[in-house]
Amino acid sequence: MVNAEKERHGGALVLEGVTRRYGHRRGAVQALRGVDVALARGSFTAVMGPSGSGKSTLLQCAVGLDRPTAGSVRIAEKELTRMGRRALTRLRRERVGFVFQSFNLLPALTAEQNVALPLRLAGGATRRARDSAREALARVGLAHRAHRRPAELSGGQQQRVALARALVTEPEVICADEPTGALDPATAEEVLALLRQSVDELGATVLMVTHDPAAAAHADRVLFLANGLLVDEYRGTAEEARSARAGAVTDIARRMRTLTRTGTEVAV
Ligand SMILES: Nc1ncnc2c1ncn2[C@@H]1O[C@H](COP(=O)(O)OP(=O)(O)OP(=O)(O)O)[C@@H](O)[C@H]1O
Repeated sequence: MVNAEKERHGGALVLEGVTRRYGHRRGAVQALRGVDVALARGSFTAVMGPSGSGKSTLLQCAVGLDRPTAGSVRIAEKELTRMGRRALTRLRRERVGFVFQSFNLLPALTAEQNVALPLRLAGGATRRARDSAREALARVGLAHRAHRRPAELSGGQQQRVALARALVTEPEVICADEPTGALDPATAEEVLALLRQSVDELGATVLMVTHDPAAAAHADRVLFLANGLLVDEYRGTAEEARSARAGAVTDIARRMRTLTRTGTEVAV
């Protein structure tokens, strides 16, 4: 089987003909216009595109936070578009890890309690959840900060806690929405290296929206969206992605500039 076929059949996440329209008639906006994409297990995919091109909509439809108007979304062979609300909530809790630009940690809980939360919500025993949380915190280099609250941690440390929380359930897909948007470049590099490590060492599957070519260069594949369509794709080798080499950053930035010159929001 060729690669694309393999990804479609064994993919951790498969989107087929995904369309999302907001509003009705004249005021309607076609945010996605039939997107086909399959993410192989243990891969790191970035999504880029001009403002309004549909990146957030794609991410939200991919992980069951929004429902496509048409098309199919499957995570680990499970069709999301036909699921009821409760099943979808459970699938998100068990199969998806989330990392957001604003960290989204609960301020009253310690780092360890924040990381243990998804396991506790899924009904896991306190001690086991705590042990798994400690392990996940150690993985992101924060075992020694387990009892700090978010306000007592730097931005980069908070994002590492969020990453530990995303990893703790060993999800099928990690959905990262501008995970380095609020971080300085050096701290952003640390977080991206950890995301890369999760892919390489734990076999995580990462889907990340970013505006930053330097962040996207850590992915082995970059999808470019314009007007709700996938219009370009960059693929690097895993070796290149591991070092996020300057040539890749330049190539990705050049493709983005081309899109920004031509991509505009379209109302239908
Ligand atoms: N809830 C909504 N109701 C109506 N229109 C929406 C809604 N959400 C998004 N849109 C529209 O859908 C299109 C795609 O939006 P989306 O947020 O996915 O783009 P984006 O690429 O993530 O943009 P940005 O980079 O600015 O965050 C835009 O035209 C946007 O205005």
